[in-house]
Amino acid sequence: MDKLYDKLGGQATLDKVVQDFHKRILADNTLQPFFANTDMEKQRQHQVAFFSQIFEGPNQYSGRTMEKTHAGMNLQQSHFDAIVSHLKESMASVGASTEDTNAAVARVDKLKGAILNK
Ligand code: HEM
Repeated sequence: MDKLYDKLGGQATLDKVVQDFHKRILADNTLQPFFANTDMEKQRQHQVAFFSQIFEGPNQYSGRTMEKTHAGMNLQQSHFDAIVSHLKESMASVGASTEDTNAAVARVDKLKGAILNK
């Protein structure tokens, strides 16, 4: 049981995390405009699949690469930090431990260069 995906509680927990995560993103005026034309149901499914993959769960992500997805959005460090802070809150909302939350954030942080296209 040392895969992060399993420690967190698998698909059921990730579903809850992403639901809460998207609620927080859409309630944040600095982030919401980026998602104005996004199909949030599709986004929800892709985000769950993506997290599952980077947290060592099933490889079921079929969306675009982080570089392609976020290209042309002119994303800044502040956007990235805001998203990460919402993710931390969402993980806390499902009772994830600090250790697991930090492990998840470390994985997301590795993608920063690709997401900010820098
Ligand atoms: C924590 C880092 C992030 C991760 C792990 C992440 C992950 C993803 C994933 C997996 C998708 C789906 C791609 C697809 O469906 O092909 C996506 C789409 C998207 N992301 Fe991110 N993202 C991150 C940060 C951000 C930030 C900081 C913003 C803007 C504030 C952002 C804005 C978007 C938007 C607008 C879409 C939808 C694009 C569309 O509708 O075509 N993301 N992201």
